[in-house]
Amino acid sequence: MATRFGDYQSEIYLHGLAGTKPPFTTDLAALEEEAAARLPEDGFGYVAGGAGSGATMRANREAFDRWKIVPRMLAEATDRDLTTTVLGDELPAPVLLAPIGAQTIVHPDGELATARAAASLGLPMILSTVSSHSVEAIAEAGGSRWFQLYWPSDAEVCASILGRARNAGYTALVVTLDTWTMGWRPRDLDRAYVPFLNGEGLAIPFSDPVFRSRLAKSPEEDLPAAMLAWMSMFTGTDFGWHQLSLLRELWSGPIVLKGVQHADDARRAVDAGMDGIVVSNHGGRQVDGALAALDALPTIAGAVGDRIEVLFDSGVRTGADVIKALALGAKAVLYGRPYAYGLGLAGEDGVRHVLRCLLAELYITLGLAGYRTPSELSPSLLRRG
Ligand SMILES: Cc1cc2nc3c(=O)[nH]c(=O)nc-3n(C[C@H](O)[C@H](O)[C@H](O)COP(=O)(O)O)c2cc1C
Ligand SMILES: CCCCCCC(=O)C(=O)O
Repeated sequence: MATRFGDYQSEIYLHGLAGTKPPFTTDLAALEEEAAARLPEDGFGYVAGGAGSGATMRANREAFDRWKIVPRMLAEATDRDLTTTVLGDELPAPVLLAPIGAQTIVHPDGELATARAAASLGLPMILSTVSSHSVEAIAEAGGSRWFQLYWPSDAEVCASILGRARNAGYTALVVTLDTWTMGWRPRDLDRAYVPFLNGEGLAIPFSDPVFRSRLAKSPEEDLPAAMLAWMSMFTGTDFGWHQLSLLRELWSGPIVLKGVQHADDARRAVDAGMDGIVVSNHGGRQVDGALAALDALPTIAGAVGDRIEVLFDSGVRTGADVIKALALGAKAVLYGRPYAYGLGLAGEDGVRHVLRCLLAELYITLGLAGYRTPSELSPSLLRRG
């Protein structure tokens, strides 16, 4: 049954009558400012930062701002339904939670809080390989879950982690291709800060029997050595397209490639028998000067048609942004930094508040633009302006 996400608006107004305000802003475009003022510098800086001068991070937003929605009137859009089927999963809305690593840097509950909030709304969470909690611990939070792979160079460690994810009920695998080494990130470099050096984001390998078998001493006995062992293998640096078949042998469910920015790479994903792609530049955290992800989307969507599921991230902030990405060819979006800010500001409730704001804004804006369902959206509803 379709969910009336717009109800969050009336709920907030009614609570207001009783003297209660939302936990923090409902203006998702302004959330980063509130997080900047209230979160510790290291955690906030790591989440907010981008590669190099930040040009691509800014371009991601500017690309959304260049597209304008042209609303239609008397379109009988009262009765909306955001339900969307992605890779066989029926989602209540075309939104998934993007993989974000080491979430305890912004809140002690980290990914556990995120998983609970996502589950309470029925949205799939994509758990990062560099998570602060194990695949099994997150599975206990319930809800629909996908697993994001940073593809280890040690094939047996890779097989072990994927086996655990599969046994713990993760349905789809998202293989991130754009981050086989960390981009040049001045905001972190200036503070000589990266979460993993503080031991955060290492729960999955540290709880993995095969990874542990590679160590002379356990992580509990010699943390620096265990960290270094993981750093040296956690993304292989010389994989090629032909090796995707290795992952296919290890994973029987759908496989999605994340970080596709060129139509030829999207076609190669189809040829390699992949089930989906995420058009993404990793939120501008990898190649400074790379094109805005939204600008890459229409060409890529056109190149692959319906041969593969096209998902999108990088720069999505508001409900209107979701509409624009869907109109330009995405089936669904991955939502990133904003929920991490919500987590930092108010834990599980903060993530839920951010997601409910996004879904309510999407639901309301879709109707006011004159549309009932995501499948009705096409480029014709947008103008460059
Ligand atoms: C703090 C942080 C950590 C991230 N960690 C991962 C990760 O572990 N795996 C991954 O595939 N993407 C990771 N990403 C990228 C996101 O999945 C997503 O592509 C990006 O946040 C989209 O940009 P946006 O948040 O500006 O919309 C991370 C992003 C941020 C901000
Ligand atoms: C080798 C790069 C590790 C990055 C891990 C987290 C991430 O994806 C991000 O910070 O962005």
